[in-house]
Amino acid sequence: MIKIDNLSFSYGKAMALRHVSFHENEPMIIGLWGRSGSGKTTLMKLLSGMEQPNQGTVYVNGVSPYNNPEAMHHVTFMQENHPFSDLWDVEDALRFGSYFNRNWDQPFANHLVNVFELPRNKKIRNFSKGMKSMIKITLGLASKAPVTIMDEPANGLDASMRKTFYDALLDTYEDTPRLIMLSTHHIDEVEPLCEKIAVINQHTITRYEETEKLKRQGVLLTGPEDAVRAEIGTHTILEERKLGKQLHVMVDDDYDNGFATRTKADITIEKAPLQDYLVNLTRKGPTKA
Ligand SMILES: Nc1ncnc2c1ncn2[C@@H]1O[C@H](COP(=O)(O)OP(=O)(O)OP(=O)(O)O)[C@@H](O)[C@H]1O
Repeated sequence: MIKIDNLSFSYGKAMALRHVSFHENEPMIIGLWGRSGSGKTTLMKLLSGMEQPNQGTVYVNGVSPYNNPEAMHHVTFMQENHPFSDLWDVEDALRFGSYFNRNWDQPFANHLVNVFELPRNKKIRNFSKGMKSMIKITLGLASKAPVTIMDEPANGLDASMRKTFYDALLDTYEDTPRLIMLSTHHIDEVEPLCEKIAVINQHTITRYEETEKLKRQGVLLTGPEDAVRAEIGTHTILEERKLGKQLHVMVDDDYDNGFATRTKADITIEKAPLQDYLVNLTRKGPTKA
């Protein structure tokens, strides 16, 4: 469904992606996590044919998307700042959605407009940030495209609408399995929805793993400095902080790799939150304080 090999891309002299390779053949929901400027949006643009690779190849559902009108039947991309016409209301957006997507599901689009309580005849340019996200989610999910890509789809949604989005996403995926990629800065929000997570760091994909496996990574050890140092041995330290006589350290290992059962009287050993693990993993060198 997605096949990227040795992809590099620059905006003029500004390098945005380098030597990215990524393959996924199964329908699934994938989270794309990376820090600001790491290249998430650029990758999504290349997948949807909005940009041409400088090097390497991109195939989506067997089709090379750049400059290829056929690609719009295979991939839908809802951008963060989606360029809706100033003249459009919800009805216009849905009508264009139905023109451009072979698998367009009008009853589902109507359902989403209702559950998001979107005003059908108000101009989209006058929507709030959250409402703009809701219409993008509606178009993205109702497209039922074999590959559906959404850049920061939950931006601006309140807690209730986020839940509505996640429920709709899981329902439609169960009904019509396809490849849905969601980019995010906040992995904890989308992690429960995603079977796999791709991590993009410094312009290339550095990890692509099952969510359950990635969630086990990162171990926190807190206790007297000597005892903690003896315990961490040769592990890679991702974060290190002194709290008085206590040392707090995050190491790069699987929590189930013996840590879960290790008991030490003077040391606390815990699983690190996934977001903290990824932030530390993508820093340049361990943090010390
Ligand atoms: N139109 C552009 N012209 C020049 N450089 C650009 C352009 N768009 C992006 N870049 C650069 O390409 C790199 C990757 O940007 P990109 O928008 O893909 O990152 P991102 O991971 O989506 O960031 P964010 O999470 O902040 O949206 C950054 O260094 C950015 O400055």
